[in-house]
Amino acid sequence: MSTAPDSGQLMGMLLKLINAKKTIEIGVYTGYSLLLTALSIPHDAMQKDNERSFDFAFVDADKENYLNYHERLLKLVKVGGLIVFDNTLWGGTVAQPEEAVSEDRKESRRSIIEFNNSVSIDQRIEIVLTPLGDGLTICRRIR
Ligand SMILES: C[S@@+](CC[C@H](N)C(=O)[O-])C[C@H]1O[C@@H](n2cnc3c(N)ncnc32)[C@H](O)[C@@H]1O
Repeated sequence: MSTAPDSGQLMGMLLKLINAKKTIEIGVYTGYSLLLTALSIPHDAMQKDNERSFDFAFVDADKENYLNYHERLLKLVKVGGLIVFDNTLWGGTVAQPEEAVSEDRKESRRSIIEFNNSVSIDQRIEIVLTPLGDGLTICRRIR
């Protein structure tokens, strides 16, 4: 499923606010979030691959790897840059008891809860979990 339109609007605004030029996305699918990113950054944005050079990263892939993506992206995104994760409310199931959740959602729900707990105490970032779409967590790298 593609990223929700309200989440996309916020992403576009964030990209413009931080004047993002170099971005990376994990989990492309329909290309909706990738296209809105491309339309929100300058046309002459430079592509140069080195560590700590990205302004913005967006993650919307396998939930079981969110913490792995977080660690990898902290090496790629510069201080002051943003790492944004989609689906961090996982259909609201993160706030429900496990027995109330359908079997097919349980594994990802556990991963998202572990991710949410981990980033909430991560001293390298500041975060906000916005209840837009399916939950959008914005992490700002501070060290
Ligand atoms: C929910 S969709 C992304 C939707 C996208 N944000 C959009 O707006 O259309 C998830 C995507 O993550 C990809 N994906 C899943 N596991 C992945 C992995 N290990 N590495 C890279 N991409 C992965 C899937 O193939 C799929 O394209």
